[in-house]
Amino acid sequence: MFEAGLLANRRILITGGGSGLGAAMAARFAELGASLVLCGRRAEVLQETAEQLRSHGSQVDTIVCDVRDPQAVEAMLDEIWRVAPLDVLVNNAAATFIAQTERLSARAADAILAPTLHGAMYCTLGAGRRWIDGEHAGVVLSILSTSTITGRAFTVPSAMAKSAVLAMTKSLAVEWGPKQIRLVAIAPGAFPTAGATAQLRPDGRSADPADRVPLGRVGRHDELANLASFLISDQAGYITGEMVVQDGGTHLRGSGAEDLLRWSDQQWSAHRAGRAKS
Ligand SMILES: CCCCCCC/C=C/C(=O)SCCNC(=O)CCNC(=O)[C@H](O)C(C)(C)COP(=O)(O)OP(=O)(O)OC[C@H]1O[C@@H](n2cnc3c(N)ncnc32)[C@H](O)[C@@H]1OP(=O)(O)O
Ligand SMILES: NC(=O)C1=CN([C@@H]2O[C@H](COP(=O)(O)OP(=O)(O)OC[C@H]3O[C@@H](n4cnc5c(N)ncnc54)[C@H](OP(=O)(O)O)[C@@H]3O)[C@@H](O)[C@H]2O)C=CC1
Repeated sequence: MFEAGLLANRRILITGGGSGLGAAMAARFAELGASLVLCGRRAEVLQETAEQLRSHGSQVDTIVCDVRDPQAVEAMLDEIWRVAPLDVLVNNAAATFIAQTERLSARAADAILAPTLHGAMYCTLGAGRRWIDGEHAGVVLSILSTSTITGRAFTVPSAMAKSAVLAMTKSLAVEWGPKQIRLVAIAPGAFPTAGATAQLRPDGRSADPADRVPLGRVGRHDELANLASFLISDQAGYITGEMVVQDGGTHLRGSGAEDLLRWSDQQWSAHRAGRAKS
């Protein structure tokens, strides 16, 4: 689909790159010639993904970093820049769970806002500051959600955080455009991953998420990875401040939370009691 070497000589940081969509993007970027840095909280998850990629000859480094911690993010970026500047930052790490919003504690709200909003902001500010100081061009790709368009009941902190990162994308496209820094985003629909399924698809919801998709199927990870590859490449060099929706038309039917409006308080309490851990 792409010319070989589309991402050659690109150094790319993917937050949450050890699993799910982050790992899928890592694999595709590596195939296209990029060198990668993957970060996340779990060293063993990062190592396993990195070893798989290295077995195909890719250049991959891993750094354990909790993006909720601004000092940890700065230390990670210092470590990266000591070797060479990044060319691309992918804000992919995020967290969510379904819950009745009026029952969220402040700690629960922060559990979602901290990685999804603050983490993306710390990474973007840190990379952007270094690009500007070094007069280096850069690209920030953020993985968002169609909740930025529809809103979404029962995942309100996630919808708030993703919408805020979209606002950052549009705002910094203007502020940092003259410094040759592009900011772009993808709003995926349903792309099943272990993390998303554990948090969003407990027993009691429709078994097949494809039921709601006008195109009749969920997304394939390679489809998202290919879109991401295009958006961070020079082929998309005149695109900034934009979010591309990739959801098979799903958000045009609704937010995806409509079934949860029919859950009883008892169902919510049972879900809360047995909540998914990942
Ligand atoms: C068309 C469909 C499109 C769908 C698009 C969806 C868009 C977004 C998708 C995604 O983001 S998918 C990625 C999902 N992956 C992850 O979430 C991975 C990262 N996850 C985590 O780090 C953790 O799982 C978590 C989300 C932070 C929760 O971890 P944990 O349960 O261990 O939290 P704690 O730190 O123990 O608790 C914090 C706080 O939160 C309260 N809480 C936890 N779960 C719930 C719940 N289900 N309902 C209400 N409250 C919950 C917990 O009780 C703590 O609060 P306090 O009790 O201390 O007040
Ligand atoms: N899959 C889907 O259908 C959809 C996904 N998305 C978005 O796609 C992105 C990837 O999601 P997906 O792959 O499904 O889910 P995963 O749960 O697999 O990915 C989340 C990744 O983020 C990392 N992460 C979480 N918290 C932190 C933290 N505090 N610091 C550093 N890393 C962290 C996790 O690693 P670790 O736990 O080791 O830290 C994990 O690798 C997210 O932004 C999500 O919101 C959006 C719409 C739909």
